[in-house]
Parts: sequence; C-alpha cells; structure tokens
Amino acid sequence: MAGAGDKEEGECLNSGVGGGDINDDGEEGSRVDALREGGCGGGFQGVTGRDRDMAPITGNSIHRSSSRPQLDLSKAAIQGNFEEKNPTILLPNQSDDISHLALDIGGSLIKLVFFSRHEDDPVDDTRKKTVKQRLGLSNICRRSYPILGGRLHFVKFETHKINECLDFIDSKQLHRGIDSHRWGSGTSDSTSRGRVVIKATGGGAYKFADLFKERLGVSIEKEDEMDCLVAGANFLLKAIRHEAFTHFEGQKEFVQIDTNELFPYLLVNIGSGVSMIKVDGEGKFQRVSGTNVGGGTYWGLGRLLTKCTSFDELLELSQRGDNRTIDMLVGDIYGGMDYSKIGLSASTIASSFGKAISENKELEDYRPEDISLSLLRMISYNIGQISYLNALRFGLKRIFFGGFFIRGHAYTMDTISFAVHFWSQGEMQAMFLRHEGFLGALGAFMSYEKHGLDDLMVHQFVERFPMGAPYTGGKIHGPPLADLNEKISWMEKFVQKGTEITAPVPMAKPGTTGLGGFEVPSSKGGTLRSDASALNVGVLHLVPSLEVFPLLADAKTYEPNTIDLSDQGELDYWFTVLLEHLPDLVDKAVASEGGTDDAKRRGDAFARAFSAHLARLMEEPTAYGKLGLANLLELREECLREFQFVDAYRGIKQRENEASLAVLPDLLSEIDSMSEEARLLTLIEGVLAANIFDWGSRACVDLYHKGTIIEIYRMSRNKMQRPWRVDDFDIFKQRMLGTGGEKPRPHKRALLFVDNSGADVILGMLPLARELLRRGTEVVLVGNSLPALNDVTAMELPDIVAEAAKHCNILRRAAEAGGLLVDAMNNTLDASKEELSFVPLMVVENGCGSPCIDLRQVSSELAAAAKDADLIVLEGMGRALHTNLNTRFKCDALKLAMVKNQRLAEKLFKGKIYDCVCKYEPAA
Ligand SMILES: CC(C)(COP(=O)(O)O)[C@@H](O)C(=O)NCCC(=O)O
Ligand SMILES: [Mn+2]
Repeated sequence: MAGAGDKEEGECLNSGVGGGDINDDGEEGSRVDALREGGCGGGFQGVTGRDRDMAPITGNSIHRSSSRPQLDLSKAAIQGNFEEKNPTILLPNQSDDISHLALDIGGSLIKLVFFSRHEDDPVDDTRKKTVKQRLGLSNICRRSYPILGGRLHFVKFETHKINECLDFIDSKQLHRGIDSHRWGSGTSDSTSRGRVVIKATGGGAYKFADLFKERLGVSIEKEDEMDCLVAGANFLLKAIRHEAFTHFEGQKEFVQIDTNELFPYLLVNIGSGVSMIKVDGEGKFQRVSGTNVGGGTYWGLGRLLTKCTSFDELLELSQRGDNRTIDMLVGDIYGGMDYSKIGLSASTIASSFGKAISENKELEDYRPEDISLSLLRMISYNIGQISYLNALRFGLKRIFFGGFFIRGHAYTMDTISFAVHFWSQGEMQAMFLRHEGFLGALGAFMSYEKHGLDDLMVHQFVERFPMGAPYTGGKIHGPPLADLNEKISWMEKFVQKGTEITAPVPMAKPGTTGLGGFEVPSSKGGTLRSDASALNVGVLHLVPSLEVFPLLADAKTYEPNTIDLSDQGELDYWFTVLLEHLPDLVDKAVASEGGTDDAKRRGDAFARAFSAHLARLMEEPTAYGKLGLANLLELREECLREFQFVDAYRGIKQRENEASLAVLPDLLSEIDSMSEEARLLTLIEGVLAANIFDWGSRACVDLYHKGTIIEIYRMSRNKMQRPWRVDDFDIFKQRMLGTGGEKPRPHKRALLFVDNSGADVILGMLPLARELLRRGTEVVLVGNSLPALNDVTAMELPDIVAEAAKHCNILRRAAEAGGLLVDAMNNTLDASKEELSFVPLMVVENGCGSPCIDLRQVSSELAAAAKDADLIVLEGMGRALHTNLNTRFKCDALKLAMVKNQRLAEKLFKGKIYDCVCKYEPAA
C-alpha cells in the first residue's frame, strides 16, 4: 500500500509528508527518532531549531515523494513526552486545508475537481487512547492509509466566462496547494522543479494555457482526454455506490456494479462530438468509434433554428415540444396504422424532420419547442443506435453514457435508452452516470501520481449535499461556500431570486406507444429546469478510516433502509412529517445557540436549505442517489451542521441525563432484588419503556408536555405488556439463562448500539449493560460520532458512565477496566492482572451522525470492536427499525425499539403507536 512504508526516495521526509499525527504508528518510530535528532536532511530543519522560522519547505530543498500532500513542518514540535514511542507532533503552521485541483476545459463548460483536506481535530481523547489499547488498535492509525481524509468538490463554469473560473481558483488559492513534486507532474526532472503545475484535459487545456500562466502563474500539464475519461469513469464506477443508473420509461433505477465484473464496457461520452470507447480495464481501452453528430450539433442547429441563446434554454424548450408536427412518423406513411410486422408503431419516427419536406411551411411556421424536441430525439436516437452497433461489434452488454449533453435530462436518457433497448431487443442496457460531466476532470485529477485515491473503496466515500453552493438558474454551479456568512447570504439571495428548486414539478408517468417509443417528453412543465444535474452531485468526503461492519452476514446484499421511499405514498408522508417538524427544530436549534440574532439568521438559513433539499428531492427523489429514510434524516443533521448548529438538543439532553441519573440508584437496587429471570425481563422492559424519550417523534414530543421525565418513564413502564408486537424474549432468555438447569456460556463481548440520551441510555441500556457485565460479558457501548436529535454521542458516554458508576460497583470496575474513568486511567494503563480481571465496559464511536445507521460505513474503532463480539444489541427506531430491521448478522442480534409512529407501526407490524419490538435472531 502506498502508505507509511512507501519506498520512494525522501523516505524520512515521508513521515512528515503524510500527516501531522505520527503517534500510534509503530512504523513511524524511526522517523520520529530521526526527527528528534534533527536528521533526515533539510526536511526537518524547522523542528530542530535551525531555521525555525523558515517558510514551508519547498520542493527545491528536498526531493519529495509525489505520493502525499505536503505539510508545513516549520515550527513543528513534539507534544508531550519525548520518551513516548510515538509522540504526537504539532504542526502549528500547517493550514487545515490543503487543496489540489484538476480541470477539464471543454468547448462550453469548464469542469473543475478539487480536493481539500482538513486536519483532524487534535483533541487528546483519553477514551480513544484506551479503547485503542483495549481493542488492540494501537497499530491502526490514519498513517497506514494511503491518503488522509478530505473532500472532493465538483464545480463547473461556462467556458466563455473563464475569468470567473480563474477568480474562483485564485480566491480559494487552489493552485497554491500544488507543486510538481508532490502531486507529481510525473516529470520530476529539474526543468519542472518549483513549477506549479495543474493537470488539465480538454481542448481548453491547450487554448488557455497562456491565460493560466498569466493570471495564476501556473503551468497547465495536458492530459490525454481519452485517458482521463476512462480513468474518471472507472473511478466513479468503483468508488460511488449510487453512481450508475438506468433510465427507462421515466423510471430511474440505480445499478449496483460489482467491481469484479465491471469490464469490459462501452463508454460513450457525449460532448460536442461523441466518443465511443471500449474499456477493458484500468488504463486499458480503445476508442472504437464516435460520431460528429453530438451535443454541439444539437446546440448549433438548435440555435440556428430556434434563436435560443443557451443550450439549457433549448433543452427546456424541448420539454414543451411535440415532434409529431415536424417528424415524419410511420403512421404518416401508413395512413395512421402501425407497421406491426416489423415492430414499428404508428408513432415511430420514420424520418426526423421529414414532414418539413411535404408541407408548405417556413421555419417560422414551426414552433421552436417542436423543433427542439425533434432535434433532440434525432440526435439521441442516433447516438443510441450507433452505440448499440458498437457494443454489438465487440460483444459488450453494458453501455455507460457520460458527458454534459445528457445534463440529467430525463427525456434525453429515455430516448437513448429506448434506442439501445429497441435495437438490441432488450439484450443491452444503457446506463448513465450521476457525475456524467465530470469524467474528464476526475480523470485528470486521478493522473496526479499516486494520491492514493484509486486505492480507496466504496465504503470510504461519503457524499454530502451542502446547500452553500450558488445556484443561478442552471447556468453555473459554483463553489461550495466555506464561509458561513457567505452561505447564509447566498441562501437569502436564493430565496429572493428564484423559487426554481422550491417549486417541485411532478414527474408524470410517461405514456408509451408500446411499439415505438414515447410521443412526448415524460416530464413536462415550464418550470422544470432542464439541467437537472445541477444539484445531483454533492461533495465527496473521503474518510479512509471507515469500514464495512464485519459482522454483517452478507455485506453485498445489505440494504440499510427498511421503508422503500420509491413508493410515492411513503415519500409524501415522510416529507410532510419532516416539514412539519421543521419549525420546532429551528426553535430548538436557535435556543441551543443562545437565541441570538446570529443564531436566528442561521436557523432561518438552515430551514430554507433543508426545505430546498426536500423540494429538490420531491422533484426527483433519486437526485442524490438512491433515497431512503435514513438519508433524509441524515440530511437534516448535515444541514444543521452546515449552519453551525453543533448540537440542537444539547440542553434537553443534559436535563434528561440529570433527572435520570438521580433515579438510577433506586432502579438498580430494585433490579438487584429480583430473581435472575425476573431481572432479565425487567431489564428488557426497561429498555423498551425508556426508548419513549425520542425528540424526533412528533407524538412523543406532544406527550412530554403531559408530565415530568420520570412520570412519563413510569407511565411507559407500567404500560409494558407482553406479548409485545414482536416478542422473541423467550428465545433470548433461553440463550441467556438456559433451560433445565443448564447454564449456557455467556457471550464473550456485546456491542450495545445505544440510542437516546437521558432515561433511554441511563435507565434502559446501562442497566442492561450492567447485567451483561455481571454475567462476564465484555460490553462495548456504541454511540454516535456526532450529535443527531437527542441521541447520546460516544463523547458524552464516558461522563454518563462515570456518574452512573458512582452508584454501582459493577459499572465502576468495568468502566475502570475499560479505561472509561479518567481518575482510574493511569492505574488502568499499567494495571495489575487482578484489577483487569473484571470484564471491561468500553465506548466506541459508530462513525456517523444520524439517528439511523448504515453498517456499510462504520468507524474503524467499531469494526475492530466487532471482531470479538458475539452479541449485538441494536436499540431504537432509527437503528433497529428504519434501518437494519431485516439485517442478518454473523452473531446473535437483539433488536429493541418502541414504535413511536403510528404509520410505521401499521406498515411494519400491523400494529399501533407505542407498540414494542423485541426481535432476537441467533447468529446467521
Ligand atoms: C428520528 C427517529 C428515527 C428517532 O427515533 P429513535 O431512534 O430515537 O428511537 C424517530 O423519531 C422517527 O422516526 N421520527 C419520525 C417522525 C415522527 O414520528 O414524528
Ligand atoms: Mn434516537
């Protein structure tokens, strides 16, 4: 792996180049030693005191590896104990944002891909340290990954406004993060040293090279367009889960591509002209054909014939067109009849624009809308047909279409798909790519030598859809805005300027003619933006530490979402629920930030951003990839974070924690007075009853007005009545307590996925954890990495456990053994065997900030903890019902939740609100 052990020259410097935290990585020890001694040539001069104030070391001073981003090592200092094997090194001058960029400069659009890296928060988290030791994670650290985390941004500009693009690069200083020796030009000879080189492809890479030099002082290094297209397509198809989709008869469906079965395929890139490339592997391809009738033809002819001033306008016109007025149809020739013998319906186009020859009409007599549609159909069919023929020629079954001609336009895709389907008689599939226009730019980006991106896997990418990106009527999709104020003012402007994306356009199911294709576009309406791809592409977060949860019985077929939102009824319902929640959530969020004017402004911007997302998704539910309820709930949290609401339920969580901790001792002594059997039932009842504290449920929030936390908790417990709606308790009890006097062996390690703060975790899950500990099972509490609603986070859990441990020896000893009690920390790290004989209670973060959990992408901590686990307890609606209800695990799994939504109860269990679910499934 191109990581810490990279074999390139400048080896000793590599340790610095790869990242600031050299701690925890055994491999880096020698480099740290070198650093201490001021070794390794010039690279570490800043550390040893020589040239303390030296500017960032440039490529000139040392031959750098091109494999990783540069770090500014000036004033670097070892933090803490010098004797420690792998001390943390502080790099005070390291900017938190290192950027890299590549371009595809086409005839009409400039596509820009850039990478920004943010340093991790250097919080000295004692929990993490001990957990790493406990779980044997000490050798796992970011440094063993090929690259550090960061974000990949996709932006486009119109080529004739190239100055806007240059301004953008300049304002973000994107070209500063690059030098030819790091994100290598590949030509590391002396002539290129010190030169700032940007990789670019497309004709504009030649045409505008001087302008780039003049304006930004950078050299453009041209990359072959075909190489880039293929590299970009291969990357997307391997790295992004919901990238490729079919679009047939108005229905978009994502296709899961097995990377082992990706090749060969035909890549059809529709730009101004069209290239058809047979792709056989990584870097293995051949341009087998093409056609000069492409996007440029549509736009050029369209401009002449309709006087449209932009491509998007032309496409938009087609939405309202009827090509029958201008195209000669089979029916026109056959007196309104189908020519069914050869499979042609009366409405099949016999000759594009053919009617114009027999009618005594001038250009002005035709509606521009009809001309545009006729032209669009002509070109799309033609491309579809030639693609089919080429796929046939080489025996290829899959054809991927890319390029900005498509523009996420439903009708264009349907037309191409129809042609491929029709000619191949259903044998071949036309597929489209969500990042259709960025293939070249991505490929140019990939051509920087060994940035490690190509080593990453699908679970290490998280796509997010920030709203802080200027959107101006489908023309320019500008940069994501980092500055909060800018973001908010953009949101304000957005609302003033236009309501394009807040005015959803229903997608009517298209009428097909059965034999010969569609008569009119499937999605009509003047307000529909033709460039539907505007908000289809998010920011790609690269999180190298994410892993697939190892206990999934079948990771390949895993589907986190239980409810299918492709059902319109479900979608409408959940959209309404989320919109109804919004005012209350904004109030809570604003209050959590002190209710200041600034907080109110941010709250307003958040509400607008989230509503705009919902509107966009109403318009096209699959715009951001396959849509599930979990995505919607996470999107809400992401929007809050985007407008800097760190923890909207902070106050509520605190209040409920305090109230619950106060009654915990009484609950524990009540539990302790019971028989083993009664105790187990009471504990499970307790978890279910306490799951009622859910601020994401409208019904529950209404309930909270009716009593204190403790009153509601008591009421909920009193109402517990078996059998529950799903009741596997007896099977679980049998596994735990055995039958006929035979004691089963306790589980070795249990992972408890906790849910809400307050009573839920303190009076529900902690007592259950305590019981498991008492029985000799190690317990790992799995908490959220980031706040979501009133969920408890992994960061908050140690304090809660510490408070609870004051009243309970079992919890105290286990927490000590697990390194959760700060006072006991030092003892624990070098504790005697006797002290460690207690089974530990640990805390790990789950890697997400959502009320639900997608187990394809969890923290490395959780994945490591899972290796020895033989019991999983998933708690709450989000984690056990909305997601994972049907998930099978390699170990025993208990799913516990109270259903706090009437519709969900009906839908899933034919039950009613406040029903409980206790689903137990032994190892698959
Ligand atoms: C967001 C939630 C999944 C959180 O539930 P939890 O996981 O805390 O049990 C849940 O509150 C929910 O599905 N709410 C839906 C909205 C409503 O019923 O009002
Ligand atoms: Mn919750």
